[in-house]
Amino acid sequence: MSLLPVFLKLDRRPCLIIGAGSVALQKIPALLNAEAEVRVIAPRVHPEIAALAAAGRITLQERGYRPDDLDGLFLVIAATNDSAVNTAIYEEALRRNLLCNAVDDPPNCDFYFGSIVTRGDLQIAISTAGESPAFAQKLRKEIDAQLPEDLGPWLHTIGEQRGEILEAYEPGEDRKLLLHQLAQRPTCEAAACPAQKLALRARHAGASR
Ligand SMILES: C[C@@]1(CC(=O)O)c2cc3[nH]c(cc4nc(cc5[nH]c(cc(n2)[C@H]1CCC(=O)O)[C@@](C)(CC(=O)O)[C@@H]5CCC(=O)O)C(CC(=O)O)=C4CCC(=O)O)c(CCC(=O)O)c3CC(=O)O
Ligand SMILES: NC(=O)C1=CN([C@@H]2O[C@H](COP(=O)(O)OP(=O)(O)OC[C@H]3O[C@@H](n4cnc5c(N)ncnc54)[C@H](O)[C@@H]3O)[C@@H](O)[C@H]2O)C=CC1
Repeated sequence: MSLLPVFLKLDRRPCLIIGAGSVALQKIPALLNAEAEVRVIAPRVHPEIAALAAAGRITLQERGYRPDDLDGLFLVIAATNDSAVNTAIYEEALRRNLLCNAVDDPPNCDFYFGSIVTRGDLQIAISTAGESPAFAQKLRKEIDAQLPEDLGPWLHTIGEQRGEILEAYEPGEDRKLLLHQLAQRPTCEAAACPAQKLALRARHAGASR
């Protein structure tokens, strides 16, 4: 089965994580970054999740899962250590046409998490559709080493310039050409690229021997 790759806007969308251990904790930053309204339900709570609740970043209910917890949600993540509970959550989500990810449990997932390289608003998401998460992780590290560290701020600047061009020029070939020119930049420049930095350091180390 081929998966649909999308980038979701989650602001004002209630997203529930059931389970509050280390696996649940790993999922929270990505949801908060996408401005989701994050809810967590579990009887036993990781201290860092309790701290996020105390700081008002998420809402937390310290009890076991109930089917009506899925009322009114946009998506749900099943991250308990009880596979029967994760399966029950997926079945209930399916009944409600609600998107569900049961962590590390492909039959109980409508969507998988990707391996992500980030530079500001640039996100490169890698999926192997469950064939090899280890390969997704390896590829992430390789791409991360190749991309300039300052790509995020640079992208933000050209985003602003693109806005100005869109306002100043009528749609058409001239405008398109300008936008393509704006986007030109070597992807791995010496000073800013982690891989280039490592290579330079290795060369210096060799020279001083
Ligand atoms: C289907 C999927 C469902 C989902 O959870 O969304 C799923 C399923 C499973 N993962 C397992 C194992 C591992 N998962 C990782 C790591 C990641 N796994 C992630 C996603 C996904 N994992 C979805 C598919 C993504 C895809 O394939 O593209 C990443 C990308 C994102 C994230 O988790 O946020 C994150 C990388 C983050 C990064 O970039 O570093 C590592 C690496 C490590 O831990 O060192 C290992 C050990 C090595 C290995 O197994 O390859 C197991 C067996 C568990 C067991 O042994 O019982 C299953 C279950 C099964 O395969 O049946
Ligand atoms: N910790 C890890 O690195 C990895 C864990 N896993 C698997 O992911 C699952 C979760 O892992 P952890 O977060 O480490 O486990 P954990 O034991 O730290 O947390 C489990 C959480 O599930 C909650 N829970 C249990 N029954 C519940 C119910 N009926 N309703 C609501 N919440 C309930 C517990 O209260 C607890 O908050 C486990 O099945 C584990 O085998 C898989 C890969 C890696």
